[in-house]
Amino acid sequence: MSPTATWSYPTAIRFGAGRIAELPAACAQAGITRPLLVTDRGLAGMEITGRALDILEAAGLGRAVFAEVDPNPNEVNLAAGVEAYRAGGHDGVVAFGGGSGLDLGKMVAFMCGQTRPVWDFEDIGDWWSRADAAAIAPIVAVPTTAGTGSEVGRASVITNSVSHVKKIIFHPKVLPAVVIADPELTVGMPPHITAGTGLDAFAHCVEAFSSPHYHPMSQGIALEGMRLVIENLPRAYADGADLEARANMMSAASMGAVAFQKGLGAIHAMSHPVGAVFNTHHGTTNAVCMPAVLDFNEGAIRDRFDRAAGYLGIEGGYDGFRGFVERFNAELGMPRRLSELGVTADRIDDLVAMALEDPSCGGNPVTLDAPGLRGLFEAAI
Ligand SMILES: NC(=O)c1ccc[n+]([C@@H]2O[C@H](COP(=O)([O-])OP(=O)(O)OC[C@H]3O[C@@H](n4cnc5c(N)ncnc54)[C@H](O)[C@@H]3O)[C@@H](O)[C@H]2O)c1
Ligand SMILES: [Fe+2]
Repeated sequence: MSPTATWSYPTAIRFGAGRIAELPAACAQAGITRPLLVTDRGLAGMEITGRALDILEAAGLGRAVFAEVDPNPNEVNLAAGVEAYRAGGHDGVVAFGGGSGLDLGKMVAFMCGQTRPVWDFEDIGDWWSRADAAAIAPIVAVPTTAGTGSEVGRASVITNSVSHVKKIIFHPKVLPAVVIADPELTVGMPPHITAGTGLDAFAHCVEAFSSPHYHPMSQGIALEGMRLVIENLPRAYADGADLEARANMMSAASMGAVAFQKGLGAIHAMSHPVGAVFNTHHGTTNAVCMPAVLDFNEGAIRDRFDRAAGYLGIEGGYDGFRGFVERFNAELGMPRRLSELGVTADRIDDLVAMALEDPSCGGNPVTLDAPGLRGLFEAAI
């Protein structure tokens, strides 16, 4: 059975199968009367997107859509989206998609009223306080994958198409006003995307749980998020129409993103440069990096995973968990090495330099330096 609930943590979430029908009500709740639906190129032609546009149109909200969004979206996509938003006289964004559509939709809402370049708002200080927060358009977020949790996050990941660096753009008001989390929208995801996105949620939970920062609420959420992924991702992978597994994965994705307010770590510090340079899928890249990062962090995380393993139904404490991760990746069709995703060792110097600059470095339980990161990339490639 697929559960239904209405939550307001961390933002208003209308959760449950079929609740995409409430899109007009969600727009009204957010104060949007002329929405621009932002999604990626692939989703633009899919039935679920047509369904969402039909629902908007039937409610008199039009069916305006912007879909020039690439996987790992960049500032060129963003500029075109802002232009479409302004030209259409819109007053809010429906961010619709996986992390790519959600992140770019959130950034269109953010940038439509700004005069400064988007790169000024990177998550490395308090630059965001200079933004004219009142100019940020309201956002309704509708995830169609269960992975990034971007629907409950205040950041977007945008790739700089010139420098090939992934930048995390942060502003507190980029948190969507309303989320529709409808697991039916994820039923058509093919198994390899189900696995890759689901393992992004898993990586968020594992890294948040490993991070040394004090945040017991996130710790609890991360632990339960891991359990939901372990028990439901193989089911969703094997049978995409298993709505209960899809619903639990959708919860786990949002939980991962709430949990990583506590911090991310080396998995994401590695995965961001790899994705930016080689255009690999984010969650898949994380999954391949995870075993090497667990080994690297072992001394700092052994105790907490000794405790967690029992709750997760894994025997043997940390060692049992470490072995499980490799089997889990294999069961879900993940490659064992980054080279299988097209990553080549000749770029290791660049990857190390970029990883050192990534804000995720700060949450890793073992301090990351250039030799440490080089070793990690050598182990993963
Ligand atoms: N903002 C954040 O906090 C955050 C966190 C993690 C990752 N990210 C970013 O999110 C992006 C990755 O997002 P993703 O993993 O969701 O992948 P994605 O959004 O790039 O989507 C992957 C593919 O799946 C397709 N797709 C999406 N929903 C579908 C559905 N229901 N049925 C069939 N196909 C579907 C898309 O068209 C696309 O081709 C990266 O850019 C990553 O950097 C952001
Ligand atoms: Fe991620």
